[in-house]
This record gives sequence, structure tokens and C-alpha cells, in this order.
Amino acid sequence: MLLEVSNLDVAYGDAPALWDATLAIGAGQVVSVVGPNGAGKSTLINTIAGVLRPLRGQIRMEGADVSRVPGHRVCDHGIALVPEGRRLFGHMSVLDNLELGAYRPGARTEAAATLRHVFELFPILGERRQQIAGTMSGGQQQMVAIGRALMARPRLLLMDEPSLGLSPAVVDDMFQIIRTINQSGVAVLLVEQNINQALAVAHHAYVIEQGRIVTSGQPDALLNNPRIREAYLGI
Ligand SMILES: Nc1ncnc2c1ncn2[C@@H]1O[C@H](COP(=O)(O)OP(=O)(O)OP(=O)(O)O)[C@@H](O)[C@H]1O
Repeated sequence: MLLEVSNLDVAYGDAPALWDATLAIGAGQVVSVVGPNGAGKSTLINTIAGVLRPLRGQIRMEGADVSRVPGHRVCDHGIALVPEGRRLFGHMSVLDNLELGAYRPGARTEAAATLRHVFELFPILGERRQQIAGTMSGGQQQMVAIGRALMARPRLLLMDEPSLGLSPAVVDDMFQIIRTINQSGVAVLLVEQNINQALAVAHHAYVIEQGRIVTSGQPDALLNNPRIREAYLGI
């Protein structure tokens, strides 16, 4: 397994947000975690990214325990985060934002080649490399956020609701981009409220409700599960 999360408990002060979360991602897989607003999806992804510390449990990346590694060091283990809401430096250029993603020494030496790869993936970013990031459309800003994470040359990309706030056509493009990134050999952990698209792109999926992983399985099986259909698809 590439990433193994076991028995993770996370709280904000006295308020528990995640209980006993266990999940795994194989190398090169897309794994989706779906669930409603406030279920704990961001908490899970931010804990894996080292932004939050778990109270209990373990996170292993390629066998190494990264459960308590701080956020700025987690990328040394091949993990990069595309945060919810993108968190770009809006007053800086596209290029400056992308280059910030390559601060890790291992990534810096290969930054020029990685930048070419990002511009192949997102030609619009190459054309607009000097544009101030905050003046771009929502979809383009999401591309900058993904490109910045890819500049760290991750083996696992964590994506927190990449479709949030985007129009349906742009959401389709975003999921196509996720497929392309995955085909280039990068595993993806995706947390999403957009269950249809998140399951369509995934090799394996987990459903999270009120801080607990309640079920998991092959995306097709989840889509055919009557309870999931009723709760999430309204059918
Ligand atoms: N900084 C925080 N301080 C206190 N409680 C928080 C904080 N962030 C999240 N929570 C709470 O933790 C729980 C899980 O939130 P989380 O953001 O992980 O859910 P989510 O599934 O990602 O939802 P969303 O789609 O709204 O981001 C919620 O009850 C939320 O109110």
C-alpha cells in the first residue's frame, strides 16, 4: 500500500471530528471519500497533510509513519495537498505561485522539467504564466492550485473538493484532469460532495458520515447500494 491510515481520531479542542478512520490507497490509485457537508472530509485530508495532528491512530506513507510529521515536511514523503478553496497567493503571478510548490530541495532541482509537465497538462497556465493569479477564473485558479501541488512531484495528491464553486462544464474538465494526472502515475485521494463524479473517477471509495467511515467498496457497488442511492442520489 502507498498510504495506510489506521484508527485515526481527530478533534478540534474538545469537539471530536473524526473517529476511528481507517483507509488505504494503493500506488497509482484514485480513492474517493464522499459524504455530506461537515462529515469530516476536510479534517481527514488535512490530518494526512500534516495540517492537523491526530489524537490517536497512525498514517503510514510507503511504510514510514507520518502521523505527526508537520505539514511543511509531509511533502518530503511524496504527499502534496490541493486545499479547499485553493489558497493561492492572489496578488502573485501564476508562475510565482507554481514555483512556490517546488520549494522542497528534491523538487527544486527538477523544477524546470516539472514546470514543462504542468504547462503540458494545463496549456492555459503556460500562456498566462505572467498573469496575476487572483484575476483568473475559478477553474483556472483551481488549475494553478493543482499545478502548484504537482510542482512538489508528489506520488500522492490530496484534493479537497476540487469541484467546489465551479460551473458544471468546468467540473467535467476538472475530473478529466484528475484522470490525466492519475494516468501519469500519481495516486489521488479525493474528498468530494459531488458523489457521482467522485465515484466515476475512483478505483475505490469510502463514505463518511458524522466523523465515521460508514461503508467502503468498489464505486459500482456503492452506486448500486440502495441506502447510498437514497441518501446521496435521491433515487
Ligand atoms: N477549525 C475548526 N474548529 C472547530 N470545528 C471544526 C473546525 N473545522 C471543522 N470543524 C468541525 O468538524 C466537523 C467536520 O468538518 P470538516 O470540515 O472536516 O467536514 P467536511 O466533510 O470537509 O465538510 P465541508 O464539505 O463543509 O468542508 C464539522 O462538525 C465541523 O463543524
